[in-house]
Amino acid sequence: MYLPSFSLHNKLAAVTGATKGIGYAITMAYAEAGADIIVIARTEEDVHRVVQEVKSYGQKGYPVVADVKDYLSIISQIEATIPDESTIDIWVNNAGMNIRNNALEVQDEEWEQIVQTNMKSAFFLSQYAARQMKDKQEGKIINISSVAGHVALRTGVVYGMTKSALIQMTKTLALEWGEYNIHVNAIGPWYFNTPLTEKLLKNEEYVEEIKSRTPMRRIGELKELAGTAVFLASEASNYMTGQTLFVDGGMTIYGF
Ligand SMILES: NC(=O)C1=CN([C@@H]2O[C@H](COP(=O)(O)OP(=O)(O)OC[C@H]3O[C@@H](n4cnc5c(N)ncnc54)[C@H](OP(=O)(O)O)[C@@H]3O)[C@@H](O)[C@H]2O)C=CC1
Ligand SMILES: C[C@H](O)[C@@H]1OC(=O)[C@H](O)[C@@H]1O
Repeated sequence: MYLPSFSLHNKLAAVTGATKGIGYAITMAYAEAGADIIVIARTEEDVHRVVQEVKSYGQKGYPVVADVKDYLSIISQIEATIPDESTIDIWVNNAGMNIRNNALEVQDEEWEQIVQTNMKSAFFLSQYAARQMKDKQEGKIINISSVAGHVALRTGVVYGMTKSALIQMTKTLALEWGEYNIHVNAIGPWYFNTPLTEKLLKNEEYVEEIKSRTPMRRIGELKELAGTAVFLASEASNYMTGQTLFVDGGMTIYGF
């Protein structure tokens, strides 16, 4: 009676950056929880591989091969691919990138790449998803931010700005869309082993420094993040919106 369902059966989820790292872990967890998935990324063979993996769970998988910066292409591919009667229940803005640079050296071109990929795409794709969620008076939007959006990291000021922006976007969209029963939340990961961080995490000294700033003294496992994403996509989080859940081994609360 008090245990909500964490099932995503009969739900259609869209995940940007669904073929590697955090997005792939979320995609697989969602498929295992019963969702059909729109698999979005730039590399065609990876997208089709992951669609097949989604289907191996007995769920439908829909390929969308595009760069999130070209969000209109994503929208038109979705409109052409999913059945007319289907609408999106869950949208995960996961795709993101970083060009690690000192503030004094940042160039305009880097700024544009990071801002368009991490921030602009997340807003306009959320807007697209919310228009159909509003019609059916329900939906879940999950933004993958970062601890870098909450505390200062030396891994790039522009990246941190975009991740902060996602946290603020989460709050404001939650405010505007709450009356439509659209829940907008974010996840703020600390380091996880993915292609984005692979090179960094090969440096043992750097990993020791990460652990020294992490109360749990270890780097997270991707399934420990996927669990939070399932919670935020399921009815278990139906009275939660505008929040950012830091999945960080305690890093953001570590003062001294
Ligand atoms: N890993 C970590 O420690 C942390 C990651 N994050 C955030 O989590 C998210 C995922 O990170 P992570 O899994 O590490 O990233 P990865 O680079 O490991 O994977 C990124 C995924 O997104 C896709 N992708 C990358 N750029 C684009 C693009 N422009 N358009 C469409 N798809 C794209 C990639 O596929 P393809 O190249 O084929 O497009 C791949 O599927 C990011 O937003 C990142 O900022 C936050 C905190 C920590
Ligand atoms: C924790 C950060 O988000 C992490 O820092 C980096 O260098 C990578 O860009 C990751 O996103």
